[in-house]
Amino acid sequence: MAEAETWTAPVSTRPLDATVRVPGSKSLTNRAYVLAALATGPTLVREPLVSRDTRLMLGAVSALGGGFAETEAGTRIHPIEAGSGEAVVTLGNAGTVARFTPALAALGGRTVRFDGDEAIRRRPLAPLLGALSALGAEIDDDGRGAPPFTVTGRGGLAGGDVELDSSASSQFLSALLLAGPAFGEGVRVRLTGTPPSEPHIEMTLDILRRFGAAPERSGTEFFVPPAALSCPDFTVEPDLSTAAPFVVAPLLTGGSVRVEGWPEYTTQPGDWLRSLVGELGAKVELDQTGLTVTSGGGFGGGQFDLHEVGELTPVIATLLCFADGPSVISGVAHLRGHETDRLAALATELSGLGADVTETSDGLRITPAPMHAGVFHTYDDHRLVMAGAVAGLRVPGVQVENPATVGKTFPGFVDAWTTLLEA
Ligand SMILES: O=C(O)C1=C[C@@H](OP(=O)(O)O)[C@@H](O)[C@H](O)C1
Ligand SMILES: C=C(OP(=O)(O)O)C(=O)O
Repeated sequence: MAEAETWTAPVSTRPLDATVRVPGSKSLTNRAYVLAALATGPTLVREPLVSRDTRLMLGAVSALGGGFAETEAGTRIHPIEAGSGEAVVTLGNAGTVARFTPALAALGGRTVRFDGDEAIRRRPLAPLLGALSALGAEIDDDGRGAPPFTVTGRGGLAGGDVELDSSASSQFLSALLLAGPAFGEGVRVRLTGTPPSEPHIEMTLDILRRFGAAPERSGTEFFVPPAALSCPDFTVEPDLSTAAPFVVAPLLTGGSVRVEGWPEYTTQPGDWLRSLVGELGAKVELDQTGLTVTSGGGFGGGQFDLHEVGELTPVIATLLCFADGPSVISGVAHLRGHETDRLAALATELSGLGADVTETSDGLRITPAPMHAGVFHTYDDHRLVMAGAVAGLRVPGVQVENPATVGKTFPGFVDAWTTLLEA
């Protein structure tokens, strides 16, 4: 087999003084596409992310009987029509597509086959398929609880009460809540485990309200009544998790980075980066036009519970390899079911560059040590490409394997990173 292409991540030679604009939020774009597919009329989604995961979501909307047109103003989504016959939904390795679209198939009239990359077949899904079946969906997964599986749409779902263990992924809960307004009786979900990624759950409730639904929450119980959804015009915020490598960069290089368009109010987990880099000594300024992070010199390690912001772990773990002392990251056992086993991947790759990084039961123990050149394997995980780039800021000769896999959420990442260092 041919060696995958590698990219030698650029080293920073002087303090940064740069401004970046990151693309739209994956989580908001794909939620908007799902709700638009269930809406009563067309939705214009402005400033959407255009990447592998969002193209897969558009493909799913089309396969399920909706339509889309990419225009200069944004993506116009036409709602799903029930239809009949057979269809195929391609999942790639997109958690949002795998978790959010089976309910849409159950609401329609097609027999829909779902499958994707090898990796998505290993990611958790069974609790969601179980809950959808309990709500009346007809799902044939040969008992695997994973792709490939088939959903036979019967033109609607009664909905009602269901118990859900969403501890392996918050996306199970989001999937039921997003489809809830289209169920005959809505949906009432009682959680039996604690989900990670709390901000993503708030994001789901927030965008449902933007589309005219009236979700209710009381602790671990959620109710979404039936509603006619409509939001003719929706603008996607920049992706603050994609912004993570840019936000932490000044802590490693000195100088400052400005991220344009950082929202003053948001449900995105990446907003927590402001308090993280502030705690690590950086100066953080947020105004109506963006966020500026300015280095405060070196920084110490510490204890970081990332349960609510798990998708930031690859970049934060890499940053902490350059701290003045050891760190422990906890609360992220569920990362073993992300694009790859991220705890194993980070321990292997950061240790491969010389740091002392070991897995714990629910995170990583990081002891900084002198780092050296080497190949940084990325396991088809976009956030591992970003982690390799961050390591490369300080370590000459970090060869990031298969950089194109970052196209899951940011196809222009390598160019943007190169421009950052040339500014
Ligand atoms: O709902 C979403 O858009 C997401 C929820 C989180 O999933 P998990 O709760 O499975 O970590 C996050 O990691 C993922 O990148 C996006
Ligand atoms: C976990 C992630 O993605 P997905 O939407 O595929 O779950 C991620 O982007 O870090």
